[in-house]
Amino acid sequence: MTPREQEIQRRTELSETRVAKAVFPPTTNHHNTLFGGTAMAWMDEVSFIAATRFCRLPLVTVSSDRIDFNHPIAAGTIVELVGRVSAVGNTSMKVQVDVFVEDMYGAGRELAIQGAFSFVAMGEDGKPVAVLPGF
Ligand SMILES: CC(=O)SCCNC(=O)CCNC(=O)[C@H](O)C(C)(C)COP(=O)(O)OP(=O)(O)OC[C@H]1O[C@@H](n2cnc3c(N)ncnc32)[C@H](O)[C@@H]1OP(=O)(O)O
Repeated sequence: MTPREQEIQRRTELSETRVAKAVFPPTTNHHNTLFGGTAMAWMDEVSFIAATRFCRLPLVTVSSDRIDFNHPIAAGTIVELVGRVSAVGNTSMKVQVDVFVEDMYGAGRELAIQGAFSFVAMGEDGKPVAVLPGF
């Protein structure tokens, strides 16, 4: 493993980001499930935090990959979002986000939504800069 690969592995572990949310009425839709747009906003934020923790540089979102909504997320459940860096380029990186749903009063946990977001590190001049300078 090269020093760069080792550093990527180290930072990937350190930057993994988990956020739990209760699915309460302000976030639900007319089906009484979590509104998809709210889920996407939560995913964007979690992926942004993971990417920022990874490189500790100012970032902008440059793209999102397809987002699969595999299971509805009912009101009154708990969701956990897990963001983890999945690819590192020169000035960009991609973060995979998995959203799990669990019942409040029972065991069990299902993968409900998956997606990925890409970010670019920006220098003070507004141009892309290396996410791992020195590696
Ligand atoms: C946190 C927020 O809310 S930010 C707000 C929303 N985001 C924004 O406003 C960003 C607007 N977009 C931009 O400013 C520009 O597209 C930039 C600066 C991000 C990229 O500009 P570009 O001219 O494409 O830069 P450039 O060609 O040098 O590419 C930079 C990196 O981005 C990657 N990239 C560019 N476009 C994409 C894309 N659509 N998807 C994935 N990666 C991309 C490139 O592959 C390159 O990666 P690498 O250095 O790891 O090989």
